[in-house]
Amino acid sequence: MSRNLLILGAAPNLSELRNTLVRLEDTIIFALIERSQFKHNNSIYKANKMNFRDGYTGSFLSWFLKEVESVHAKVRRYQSPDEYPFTNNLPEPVLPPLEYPPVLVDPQEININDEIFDVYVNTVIPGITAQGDDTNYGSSATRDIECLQALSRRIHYGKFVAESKFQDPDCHDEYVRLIKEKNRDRLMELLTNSRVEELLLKRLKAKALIYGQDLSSAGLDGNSNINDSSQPLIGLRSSPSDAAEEKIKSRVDYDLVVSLYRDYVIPLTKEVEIEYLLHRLD
Ligand SMILES: C=C(O[C@@H]1C=C(C(=O)O)C=C[C@H]1O)C(=O)O
Repeated sequence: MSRNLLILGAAPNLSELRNTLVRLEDTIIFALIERSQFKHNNSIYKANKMNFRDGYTGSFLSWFLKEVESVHAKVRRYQSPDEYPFTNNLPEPVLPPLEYPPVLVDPQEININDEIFDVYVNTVIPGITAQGDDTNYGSSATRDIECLQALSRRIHYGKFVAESKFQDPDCHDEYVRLIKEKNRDRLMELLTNSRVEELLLKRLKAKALIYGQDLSSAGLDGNSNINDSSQPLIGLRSSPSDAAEEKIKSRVDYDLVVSLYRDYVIPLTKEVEIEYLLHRLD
């Protein structure tokens, strides 16, 4: 078998990978809804705002992330090829290593979590939270970490998608040629599937509208007078009309969720795909 097809494991199935990305949409939307319960609490993102006994001078969120990822590293979370930490110099696992099927060829161990963190703190948080400080620092940071971990997993899944495309017999030779030429632009064209992206953004808006609905307006929240049978239970809107969208009091700004994916999640995923491919033949 030629080196170019030096395949360590079976080609990841692109359709199955895309289904995983669809499921991660739900995880990300619900994580954003959970974080949006709390105010911006801007101080948790600023360095030197909290006095840490260990002399740490970073932000509260960075400190909390370091603590959480240190524990997760000890139970070998980051030995999994689909998990990437935000923190450097984590402790070694206390558990013996697991043997994962060698699917990826990732000599650079690509990790763009610094970019993801910056986008999340500087763009996403101001967009999904009300201004102000409600002192819920631990709760806010807990939700932030859930959002960051879900976004990181989703974006770094680009490695598996890129490997699947690289192994596609119909495109393999073209990928090898473009990688050897280091032709980023043509690689981007070849790996881009505009139809998938278009459908994703439409699906995302529908999900954000439905998941984010405040059902009290439909008499379906936990406080509704369930003994009042005269009130018809209004079914969950499955495909709200444009007119209805203005009326749905959404717990999450669906335009922000769509723009998050359009302007950041998809481009960052393709950045991972490109970087992975450019080093695939190292
Ligand atoms: C993930 C893929 O690669 C690219 C990135 C996409 C994304 O981030 O959602 C969608 C389509 C492609 O342009 C894919 O082909 O499914």
